[in-house]
Amino acid sequence: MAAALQVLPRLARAPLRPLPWRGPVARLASGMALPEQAQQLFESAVGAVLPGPMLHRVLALDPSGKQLKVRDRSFQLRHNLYLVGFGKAVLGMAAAAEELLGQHLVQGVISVPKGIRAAVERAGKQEMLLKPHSRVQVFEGAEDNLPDRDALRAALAIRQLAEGLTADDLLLVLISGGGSALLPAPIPPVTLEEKQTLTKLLAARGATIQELNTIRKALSQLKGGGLAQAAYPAQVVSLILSDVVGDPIEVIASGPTVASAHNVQDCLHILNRYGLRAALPRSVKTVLARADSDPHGPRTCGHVLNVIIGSNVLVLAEAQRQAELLGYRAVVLSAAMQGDVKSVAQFYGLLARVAGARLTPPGAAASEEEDTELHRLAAELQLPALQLEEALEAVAGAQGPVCLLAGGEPTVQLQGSGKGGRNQELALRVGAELGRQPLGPIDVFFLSGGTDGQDGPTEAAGAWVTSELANQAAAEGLDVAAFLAHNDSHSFFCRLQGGAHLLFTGLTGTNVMDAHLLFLRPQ
Ligand SMILES: Nc1ncnc2c1ncn2[C@@H]1O[C@H](COP(=O)(O)OP(=O)(O)OP(=O)(O)O)[C@@H](O)[C@H]1O
Ligand SMILES: O=C(O)[C@H](O)CO
Repeated sequence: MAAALQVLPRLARAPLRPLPWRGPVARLASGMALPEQAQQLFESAVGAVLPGPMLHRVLALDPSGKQLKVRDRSFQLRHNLYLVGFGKAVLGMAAAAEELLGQHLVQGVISVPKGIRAAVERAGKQEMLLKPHSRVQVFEGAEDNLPDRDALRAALAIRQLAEGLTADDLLLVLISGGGSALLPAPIPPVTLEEKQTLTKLLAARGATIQELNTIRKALSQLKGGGLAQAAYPAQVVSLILSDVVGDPIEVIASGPTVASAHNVQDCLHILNRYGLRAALPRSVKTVLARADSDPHGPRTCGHVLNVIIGSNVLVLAEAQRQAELLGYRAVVLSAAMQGDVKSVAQFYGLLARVAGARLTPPGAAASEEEDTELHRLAAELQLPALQLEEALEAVAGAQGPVCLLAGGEPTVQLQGSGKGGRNQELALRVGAELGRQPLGPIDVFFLSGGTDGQDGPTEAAGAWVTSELANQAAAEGLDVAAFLAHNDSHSFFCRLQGGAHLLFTGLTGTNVMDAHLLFLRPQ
């Protein structure tokens, strides 16, 4: 596991790998091969959402040093500032907050992923570390993104700090993705183990993050506005780095500072949908039944300011900028890619065919059926604000290589006991789609990576494929369908060309969902 927690310096590992796709068209003006270039593009785009700069964009001290400005709001500082935080990007956020506001900070507690401090230190990212005698206490926990005893201890320390605050105090809450697992405080009699099991089962059955977090909120003391309630009457400012499509503040890290009425009917529907209602532990039934007749009703959060400080949109904008600098016509399709990974892979497979045909000379056009199927699939996936027409028009007008960019988080329904993550599974499925029919005179390259640097419980951030994947796999006797049937994408990529198609970044210290890069080059 230690290797998984390493934050590697940029591209420290990529150049060490053989680059198997060596055709002249895969080389760009910079002389770098496309796999290497795509990985570098991914990493520098992730660099655009590092927590420190994000925080500085919204927080400032006025010149007197007595007022904290958060966007257009001001808060009095008089040695009354407290800080709590939970999430994969929170160490860097806390370090930036401490740098700016240290002299006003009375006390803080943060809950961050196991091993993150050592990883950040190894990578020499000093700016993401707290000061040696920091007033912020750090808890590390939630290995593999599951709530554990260490995270529970952190949650209780955070609750205690919040409950001790008065109306004169200001609580800064730093929130990022992964926060749900790092802030577990189950409502008794639900136990940590029961919550862990339920979360695992829901995730494995393909529950969306909205569904998962609806259940988490109903069973938690601090989620769904519970933390804000604990901090009342102090003023609360939450700075949120979004890892959910559309940036819904009530869903990110299960909205601990967002008013929420726990709708028991919603919970029961979700539990029904995933076949879990019948087997619920008695404790869960008890808590749900109690919530239904809660005399206090929905939690109110009038004392809270919730601010989104960054999201996947920024990663895509930076990737687009960099791709254009490299000579691509780059278009952002959507920052809201979601849906079942199989459909999302089909979408990219068809997109490569349809866009590829528009890029190559007349006569090579994709069939009308493929065009229709692409649009049907896009409609079925219900991707908000998808720029499909714009992208296809841009491709048709492009005279050279094209890069189509998207971000989001597809869901995987686990069927096997294999090792993988949604990015590696998506890349493998896209590779399989690309191999279904000849693509014409075009090179296609697809990369999918998690911006947090860890794809599922693996050491990789993601993987990349070309239209050669099926041939490459066959040459090594690897049966793509068999690996996919067991959700074993990581094992597949470890074996394919000695792991050359895996994307390694180490923990990045940030977390704004995944990025998908599709490169098309006429031959
Ligand atoms: N063998 C596998 N193959 C494919 N996907 C998997 C596999 N095992 C787990 N996953 C998926 O990995 C996801 C969990 O990954 P991870 O822990 O990186 O979560 P995350 O969504 O990035 O976390 P957060 O949003 O809380 O930061 C789940 O969606 C799960 O379905
Ligand atoms: O922590 C969580 O709930 C997920 O990462 C979504 O924010």
